[in-house]
Amino acid sequence: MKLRDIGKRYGRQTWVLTHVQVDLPPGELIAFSGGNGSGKSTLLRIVVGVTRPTTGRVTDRPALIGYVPDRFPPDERMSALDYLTHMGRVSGLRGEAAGRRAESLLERLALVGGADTALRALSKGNAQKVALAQALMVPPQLLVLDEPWSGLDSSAHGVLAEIMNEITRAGGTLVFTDHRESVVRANATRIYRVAGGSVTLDENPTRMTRPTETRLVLRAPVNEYGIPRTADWRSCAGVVTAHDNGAHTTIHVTSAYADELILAALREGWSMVEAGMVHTSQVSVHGGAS
Ligand SMILES: Nc1ncnc2c1ncn2[C@@H]1O[C@H](COP(=O)(O)OP(=O)(O)OP(=O)(O)O)[C@@H](O)[C@H]1O
Repeated sequence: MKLRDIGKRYGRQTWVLTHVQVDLPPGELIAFSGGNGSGKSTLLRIVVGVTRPTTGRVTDRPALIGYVPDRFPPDERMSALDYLTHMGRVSGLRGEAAGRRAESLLERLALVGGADTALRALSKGNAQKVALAQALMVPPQLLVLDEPWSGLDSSAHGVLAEIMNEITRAGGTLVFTDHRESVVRANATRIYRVAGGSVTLDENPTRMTRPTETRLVLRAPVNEYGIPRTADWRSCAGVVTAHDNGAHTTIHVTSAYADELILAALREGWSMVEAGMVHTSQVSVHGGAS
């Protein structure tokens, strides 16, 4: 997908964006990084197609798009589950399949308070989870996330990282915004800087390929009967996968979170057997949550 010579002004106000040239290739995680009011959300809305650019054109926009906007949810009495089921049906799923998909996504994202909570009663983090689930009801070819980490707790960070990876591994395109440089550098394979109405490609992103993961092999501490302890690694920030073979636990963690995880593991008495970088090539979300 490409944005060519895009300009945007709201009414007769000053131009928010001018002469924007952006490439959004499949398989990449693309960040728009910039300060408040720089035009990131405007750019995402143009990418998704809910805002029309004043000048320029968007080409090769995929048909299946998931979008998590900066403001959600609607002030509705409808429950999270009913809303998602409705959204799934709007996207072409049958009622029963939509309900199942909604339930499994909410379970995966650990919506605390339950699927029957009214949208308007959701906390900020839980509203963000419903917004994310809404965008995944049908596995998208293009997933667009406006500040997706805002309000999420650390366990949901891990699930979000997992979902982002699954989308791009399946050949989808992922576009997100965040104002924190560390988050952008840890997650993006391509970074566009948005400032003063211009959008420029950062020629030196830290991650030249897909999001790097670190593979850790840990040995559990044993109790007084020699029985190894267990831990819920998948709920830790940045953890993509965790497998326990009895003797060792192998964890894939988004590299930005690896130091934090290692420190926590050592503090809890786990021993490090092995650590190394992986460039991921397995796992699939597509249908994984259905
Ligand atoms: N619907 C609108 N009507 C008029 N002006 C708007 C509209 N939406 C955005 N703007 C203006 O466009 C500019 C860019 O806003 P935008 O929300 O795209 O920036 P942003 O980079 O996402 O900001 P933030 O990081 O604060 O969310 C701002 O000056 C904003 O006031």
